[in-house]
This record gives sequence, C-alpha cells and structure tokens, in this order.
Amino acid sequence: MSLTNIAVVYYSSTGTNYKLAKWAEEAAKEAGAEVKLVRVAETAPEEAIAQNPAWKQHLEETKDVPVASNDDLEWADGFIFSVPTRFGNVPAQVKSFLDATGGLWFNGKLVNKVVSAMSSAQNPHGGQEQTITNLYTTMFHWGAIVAAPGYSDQSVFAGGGNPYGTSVTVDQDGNMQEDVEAAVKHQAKRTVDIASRIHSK
Ligand SMILES: Cc1cc2nc3c(=O)[nH]c(=O)nc-3n(C[C@H](O)[C@H](O)[C@H](O)COP(=O)(O)O)c2cc1C
Repeated sequence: MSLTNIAVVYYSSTGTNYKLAKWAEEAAKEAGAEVKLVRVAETAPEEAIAQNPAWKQHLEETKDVPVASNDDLEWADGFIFSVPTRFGNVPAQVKSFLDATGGLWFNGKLVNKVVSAMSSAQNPHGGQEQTITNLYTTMFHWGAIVAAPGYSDQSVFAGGGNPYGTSVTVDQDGNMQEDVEAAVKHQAKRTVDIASRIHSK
C-alpha cells in the first residue's frame, strides 16, 4: 500500500504563511503522508521587494524551497494551501499559479483532490475568511473536495474559531496574535485522513 501524497502549497512575503505551512508539513508527515512543501513563485518586481526588508529577507531565506508546479498538484491526493490576505483576496502570485492550472482542469486531473486552506491578515477581521473562501471557489471549479475543518476539534476554537480554515492575525513585526499551531496540525491531519479515504491505494 502506498502513502497518501500531500502537497503543502504556500505563498508568504514575510514568513507567516511559511510557518503555517511548516506546521502543516510536520503534522501531515506525522499522520503518515508523503509530503511535499512547495512555495508559489514570487512574481513581484525586485524593486518592490527591495523596499520591504522583511520581504527581501524571507525570500532569500526560502530560496531553496522548491517552487510549486502543476506536476505537484497532479502528484498529490490532497493539498493544503496557506496564503496571506490581500484586500480580502488571494495574492496575485497565487492567482497566477491557479490560473496556470487550466490544462490540468481541462484533463480532469484535479477532480476529487482533497483540499483545505489557511490564511493570515494584519487585522482580526481583515479578510482571512474571505480569502479562504475565494480560494475554495477556484477549487470547486476544479471538482476538488473541500475538507474545511469546521468545528471538528477543540483546537479550532482555541485558535480563533475559523471553520473555513485556520487563520491567524499577525502584527507588523510578524508576531502571530493567536496560538494556532494545534489548529493547523489538526487541519493538516484531517486533510490527510480524508484524502487517504478517498484515494485509498
Ligand atoms: C497589498 C496588501 C494588502 C493587504 N490587505 C490586507 C487586508 O485587507 N486586511 C488585513 O488585515 N491585512 C492585509 N494585509 C496584510 C497581510 O495580510 C499580512 O501582511 C500577511 O498576512 C502576512 O503574511 P506573510 O507573512 O505570510 O506574508 C495586506 C498586505 C498587503 C501587502
């Protein structure tokens, strides 16, 4: 019997979603999955990145993380996405990545993939839920099966109670305002569990 394949796909300018993705990677491995952690390619102009030292530093620190590709999506039985809020929506970098999945979609390669998503924003009501549901809208079009956490574990309540997917508030210095580690790990394990039931090998 082969393992369930999970792609943890994240975009992060300043490290928050990288950290969420690393927790998800750890938990998915603990749950027995074969896990690939991949980052969505940075497409912002160098001048823009250079104006924000935290952004520049994070990009430099994570340059060795493999860049996400359609092959990763095809390989995976389930995906865990983690993306920051940009005005209540996914970052342009992530939208570009999603818009490049047309070929996979056309060939039915994303049907029945199990997916869940996480997010962050600077304000507690700054758009995290909207960002996650906007991401899910694309995944509904793929024919993916959204495995939102709901209130399936106490850690969801403790992490702020977002049933759509774990989300966190982060201040300007990059400090997370809620303790969401357990919620992230629960969400990742639940995604592995559901993916393994649907894609039993
Ligand atoms: C262009 C832009 C738009 C943003 N829009 C919002 C917003 O609408 N609400 C909010 O609370 N935070 C907003 N933020 C803050 C980001 O969500 C926050 O920096 C991000 O969650 C940090 O994640 P990261 O460290 O993984 O990059 C915005 C940031 C940028 C750069």
